Amino acid sequence: MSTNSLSTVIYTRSPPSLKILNQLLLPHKTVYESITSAQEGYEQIKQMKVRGAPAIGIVAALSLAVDLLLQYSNPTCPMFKDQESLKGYVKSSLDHLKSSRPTAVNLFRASDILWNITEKENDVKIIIEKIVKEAEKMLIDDIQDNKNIGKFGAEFIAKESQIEKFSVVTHCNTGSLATAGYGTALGIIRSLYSQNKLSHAYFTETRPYNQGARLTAYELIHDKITSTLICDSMVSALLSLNKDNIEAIIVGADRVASNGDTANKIGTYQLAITAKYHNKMFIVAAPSTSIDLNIKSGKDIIIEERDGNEIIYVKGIVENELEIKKVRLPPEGVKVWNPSFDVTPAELITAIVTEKGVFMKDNETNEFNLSELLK
Ligand SMILES: CSC[C@@H](O)[C@@H](O)C(=O)COP(=O)(O)O
Repeated sequence: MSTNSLSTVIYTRSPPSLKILNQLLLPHKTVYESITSAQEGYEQIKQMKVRGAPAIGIVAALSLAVDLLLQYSNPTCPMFKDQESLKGYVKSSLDHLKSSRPTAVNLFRASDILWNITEKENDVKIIIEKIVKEAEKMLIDDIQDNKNIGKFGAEFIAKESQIEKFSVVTHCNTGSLATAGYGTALGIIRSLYSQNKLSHAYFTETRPYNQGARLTAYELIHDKITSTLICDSMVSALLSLNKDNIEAIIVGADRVASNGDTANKIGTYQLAITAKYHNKMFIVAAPSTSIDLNIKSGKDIIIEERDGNEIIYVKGIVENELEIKKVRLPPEGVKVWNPSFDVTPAELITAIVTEKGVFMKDNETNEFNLSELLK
């Protein structure tokens, strides 16, 4: 097992190249795969070789950027014949990319930004240049946004908890692997750790895809952060025992509605309920690119349902063998339901931490007014 790389995306403009770390193989194998077209970007996102709301938006944008850069060097390519052919290609590529995963808003937002640029310009070379620049900007901005989320979130939790050192619980993978780098909820944990305020980070396996057991474990071990893996079903027991001064549960987000209702990895909602019951903070950490001001509440969020085989089979390395194996758990004929996300109502959320600051609820409505707060 190699735990030496935390870069989800490796990109260069010249020569045009985009590589992603295949997260289906982590933590057992570190394999980077090339993406040379928007079609390949779609496939990698759909198969979850790359995942995490910010990361899929960025990879979608960069896959179109490298596609255009690589094909532009071929003067006979029909899509560069005139601006209408290019616009048609950009539109169909973005529509296709958007159809890969429905819940995380970052993918839709990235796509809208690239389409708005394309629509306004009338020169083939300028359209390509602007798409490439904007996709590169998304990659750069995300890391800085995450550093700010880490800083604001750590300050807020430390201030509210009023003890010098405390522990936190997290769910899914929200770190460097889910973003352009550093991470959102895991960014706050990194920031607390670097300020010597963190006693311990508990993290859930995150069934069925095991983003916690495979990916968060990989990142926390890489950074040598004192941490313990637990099953998704153990969090209430952990909080009830009052172990290690746990002060907060910190999670990421795939889409936050304007009232603060938050779609995140399946299992998040039950964590928010148990946090409330045990009087712990429940913190959502997300860049503003994960906030969807076009929807009023979580009722409007489309929840992705994935292949039931993700529940039926577990994957891993059998001792002393090099190949990753799939093992069936339930008997043949079993019925499964596999929603990938759930929606946590705003009333259960203590604060939403973005790169712009920490947002709190309106006392009267018990909801967040994010359109106002983001102005
Ligand atoms: C910074 S990542 C935040 C969320 O995207 C994360 O918690 C999550 O739910 C990821 O889901 P995934 O299905 O692995 O793409």
